[in-house]
Formats: sequence, C-alpha cells, structure tokens
Amino acid sequence: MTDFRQKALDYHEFPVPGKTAVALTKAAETSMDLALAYSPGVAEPVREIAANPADAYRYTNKGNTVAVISNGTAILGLGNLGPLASKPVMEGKALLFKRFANIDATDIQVKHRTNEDFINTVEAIADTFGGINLEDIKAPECFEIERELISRCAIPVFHDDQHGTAIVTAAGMINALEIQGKNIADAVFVCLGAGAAATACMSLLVKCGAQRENIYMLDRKGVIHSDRTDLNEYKALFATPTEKRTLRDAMEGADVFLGLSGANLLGAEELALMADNPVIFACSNPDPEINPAIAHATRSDLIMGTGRSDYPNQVNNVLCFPFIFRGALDVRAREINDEMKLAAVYALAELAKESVPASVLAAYPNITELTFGKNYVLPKPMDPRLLARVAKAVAIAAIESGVAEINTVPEYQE
Ligand SMILES: NC(=O)C1=CN([C@@H]2O[C@H](COP(=O)(O)OP(=O)(O)OC[C@H]3O[C@@H](n4cnc5c(N)ncnc54)[C@H](OP(=O)(O)O)[C@@H]3O)[C@@H](O)[C@H]2O)C=CC1
Ligand SMILES: CC(=O)C(=O)O
Ligand SMILES: [Mg+2]
Repeated sequence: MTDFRQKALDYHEFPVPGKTAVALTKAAETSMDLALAYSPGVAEPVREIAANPADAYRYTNKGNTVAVISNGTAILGLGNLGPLASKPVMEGKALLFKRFANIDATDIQVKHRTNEDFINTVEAIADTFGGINLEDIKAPECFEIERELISRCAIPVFHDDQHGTAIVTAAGMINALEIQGKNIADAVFVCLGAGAAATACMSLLVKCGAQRENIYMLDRKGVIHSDRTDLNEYKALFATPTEKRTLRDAMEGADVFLGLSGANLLGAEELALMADNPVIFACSNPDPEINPAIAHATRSDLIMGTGRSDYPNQVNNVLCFPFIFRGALDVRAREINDEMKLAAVYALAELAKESVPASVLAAYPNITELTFGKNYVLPKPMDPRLLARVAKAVAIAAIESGVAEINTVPEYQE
C-alpha cells in the first residue's frame, strides 16, 4: 500500500470514523435548558411554524443547512459504485461547506429504483433544509432529476457537478484564454465527455461567448456530429456538422481541451496536434485525462489545470458550491439562476487577478509565489476572500434578478 493511500484511509478512520459530526448551538446543561430545548419549551416554536411556515427560518437551523444528496451513479470519475460508496465524497462536500462557508451540510445517500423514486424521496425531505446540493448523479438522469426538483421544491436545488463545475471552469477559462492571447469567440474547444459536467460547462461557456460551431464534444463513441442517430436530447445540442470522428481528429488545431470524462484518456501525440498556446483543463477526479508531467514534457506553451489540489490551477467545484450557497441562503433565494451563476464566474475570475494575501501562501508551503499567470488562473480554495467576493456577488445577483426573499445585501468580512 502506498504511503498516500494509507494516509488517506487513516485520515478517514481515526480518531473517529468519518469527517463530520453534529454540534450544539444552545446550552443543554441545566433542567431549565432542557425545558426550553425540549418539552415543554419546544412546543412554542412548533406552534409558530405550524401557523407560519417561514418561521422555520427563525426558530430552526433550516436557513443555514444544505443537504448533499447522491445516488452514487457517477462518483467522481470512478463511475457507478452505488449510494453507500459515495458517502466519503458526500461527507467531504459537507466538510467543505462548513470549512469554507460555515454552512451545516448533511450528507444523504439515496437507494432507488426509478428516477421518479429518487425525485419523490428528495421532494419529501426538502423542507427540512435551506438548500439541496445534488452530487455525483450521472447523465442523462441528472438533468430530469434536477429539473423536476427545481420545479417541486421551494428552496434552491443545484446539481454541483453541472453548475459548480461549469462556473469554475468558465472563470478559469476566461482567464487562461486571456493569458494565452486568445478570444473566447474564436477559440476551438474539444470537450472529452458529454455527461453532467461536460454539457453544463460547454453550455455556460457558450453564455460567456464561445461559439457552438467551434465546439467538438466527444463521448465514448467519438465526436458528437450531426449524422449520429444515437444521441439523447442533451448531447444533440452539441452535434456539429463535421467530418471529424475521433479525439485525434478533433484535437488537430484546437485551442482548448476540456476533460470531464475519465483517467488517462488523452495522449501526448494528441496534445501535440493542438494550436499554439493551448489551454488544457483535464478535470477528471481523482486522475486527470492526462498527467500534468506528461503534458508539460510534451509542450511548453500550454496552460494546464486539473481537478486536484496537488497541481497548479485546480479547476474544481470546491471554488463554487460553498460560496454560491452562502450567497443564496443569506438572501433566502428561491432558486440559483443564470444571473447568480454568471456573477460567481466573474467574481472568481476577477479575484485571481488580485495580489494574494500572505495567509494564502502560508496554507501552501510548497508554493512561494501566486501571481496571475500560467500557473495561477483561479484563486486557491484556501483564499479567505472567496467567501466575501463570491457570496456577495451571488447575493446581489439574486436580489437584482428578483429571486430573493430578503432584499438586503449581507455584510461579509474579508
Ligand atoms: N474538477 C471538477 O470540479 C469536476 C470533475 N468532474 C469529473 O468529470 C468526469 C465526469 O463526471 P460527470 O459528468 O459527473 O459524469 P457523467 O457520468 O454524467 O458523464 C461521464 C461522461 O464521460 C464520458 N466518458 C467516460 N469514459 C469515456 C471515454 N473513455 N471516452 C470518452 N468519453 C468517456 C461518458 O461518455 P458516454 O456518454 O458515452 O457514457 C459521459 O459522457 C468525472 O471524471 C469527474 O471526476 C465532474 C464534476 C466536477
Ligand atoms: C469534484 C467533483 O465533484 C467530481 O469530480 O465529481
Ligand atoms: Mg462531483
């Protein structure tokens, strides 16, 4: 067993199994405390909430909670390993919600037979929480699940692998293309993967200026082209009239490679075919589509990002989901709409251009400098300014787009 593998297992096992626990926010030491917390005192907020459901935000933890819900059908890039095996990832997302945005998240794994079973289960428990973060649910089922839950629930429902990934990818891509001297409207994109993350990333990049005719998306069968008769409605949106059929065909002259598929699927020979000064975001977790060491050995003019913490340019939805939910919860947004997503994109992209406080460098002992450039196109997850910048931009966008119940912009400390 490698050192790192054992360290990771020990981290999860000791001193207590798992990564999260419940903490009390009220005193529970005296008989009076118990009388207030439980019977008879608890009856008072029960009566208030029964008379006015919005009082749940006043008297319970609802307003600061998010349920992280998965069925384990697309656990990172490891595939469909079932609900229980997804629990470490969902606990991990809960850890990140707490660490970065002080949101109390509960992980929930759902075993189900049909999509409708899953949707009904989540709908039935939704009122418990302030928001729902769907995670690691594979395409195409994830699209119907999210659409239905958004329409049935009164709280924000957000499929992180789609939109969290798309927001971070778009922010990093805008900056990387700028550094490489390329215009997003002219850039040719190859997207390996045509699932939840890939379709959402490319859709948001189109909203940021990418041209559909410049996008080659690939699934396991190759390029998604107009003559294919096996495409679902989501893949069909990216069908291109082209003679290109393989990854090799698509990579010839491309400006961008975006990997949202699986480990080691991009070869050095294909990377060598790209246009000058390309951008490579190989975002599959835990192992990217191409190892950065191979990519850098193949050509020196690229910008390379991965989904991992241990290489420069971490393109990972951790930069988004804690902060977009913080902003949404703070103004009690009914949904997370495109205006809020785009506000998060531009807040992230702008923050990467500012000089980095010493506390960020201190959190990364192997890094001596973080300056906007090829090895720093996105802020680091440990950057304490993320909360104030992204959550505030999201809260303002929610208010201005009319989906907030609270119309005062919260105060955020940097
Ligand atoms: N860095 C980040 O923040 C994030 C990274 N990801 C990564 O993206 C990947 C996909 O996740 P997600 O979209 O949720 O999963 P989905 O199951 O929804 O989609 C997976 C997609 O990858 C394609 N694929 C798998 N193997 C190959 C292959 N050998 N060649 C071409 N295409 C292939 C599948 O093709 P087909 O349609 O033919 O089955 C499918 O379109 C994972 O590796 C995940 O770790 C996801 C979210 C966030
Ligand atoms: C980061 C993440 O959500 C994923 O790889 O699925
Ligand atoms: Mg995920």
